[in-house]
Amino acid sequence: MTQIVTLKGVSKSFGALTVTDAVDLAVESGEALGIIGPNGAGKSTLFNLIGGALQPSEGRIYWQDRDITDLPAAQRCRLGIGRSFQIPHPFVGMTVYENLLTAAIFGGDAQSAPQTCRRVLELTGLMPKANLQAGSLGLLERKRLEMARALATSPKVLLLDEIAGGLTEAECHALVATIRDIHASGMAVIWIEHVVHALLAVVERLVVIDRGALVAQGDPKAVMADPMVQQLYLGIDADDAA
Ligand SMILES: Nc1ncnc2c1ncn2[C@@H]1O[C@H](COP(=O)(O)OP(=O)(O)OP(=O)(O)O)[C@@H](O)[C@H]1O
Repeated sequence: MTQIVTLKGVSKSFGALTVTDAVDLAVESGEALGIIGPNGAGKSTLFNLIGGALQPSEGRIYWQDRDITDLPAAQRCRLGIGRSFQIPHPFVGMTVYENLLTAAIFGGDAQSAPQTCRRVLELTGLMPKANLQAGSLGLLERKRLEMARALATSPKVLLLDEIAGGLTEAECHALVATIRDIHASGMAVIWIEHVVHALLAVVERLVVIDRGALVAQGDPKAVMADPMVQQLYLGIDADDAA
């Protein structure tokens, strides 16, 4: 396996507030990595740094062996970093298909964009909705579209930010199946999620962020069983758990 995205000593501060604190993290190609942490821990900020929406205050970010710290978000997207946002913002006046076509062309592959869109519509279960206006979609379909727009850029690593939030149990189950299919196709997935059981059904490695710092990582079950993580994330004292 090769390292596809690597963060070395990455920090981000807004004035006196340190939101990302000296994070070292390497993601392997084809890996499924989960990220958890309390509200405001700095998880989305980490995605903003990887995707290029924010510049780190310190540290470097690499795509394979290439230093991409100074590369704008659009160029990172064309290298293969696809990102979905916590709050979906599709082009509401365009159809689902047109949203995907725009993303596929933005990803740099205009010639094969229609085939890419068909493949993504099938993969995400949105084919029956292809000609509907994005603004008419319900929450599950909007979340699927958000993921599909990132997929349409033909990424090698897909960043998913709280895609399961607000869904019913059955919707969540169906979404997990789709993300498993995406991962099984060979794509690396980095998934930030508060719905931990959904995350654990997919990821091979789990990272815990607290106050901007990476405080635990490893096998998901072992990480979740760590008393420090239970205390931090679930508010369970080791004494309560016993
Ligand atoms: N542009 C900004 N300017 C100032 N502070 C910011 C900015 N962006 C994020 N922050 C602060 O950084 C901290 C981390 O925010 P972030 O959204 O990364 O957390 P999170 O772990 O994703 O939270 P949640 O789980 O609630 O989505 C928060 O205190 C937030 O208010």
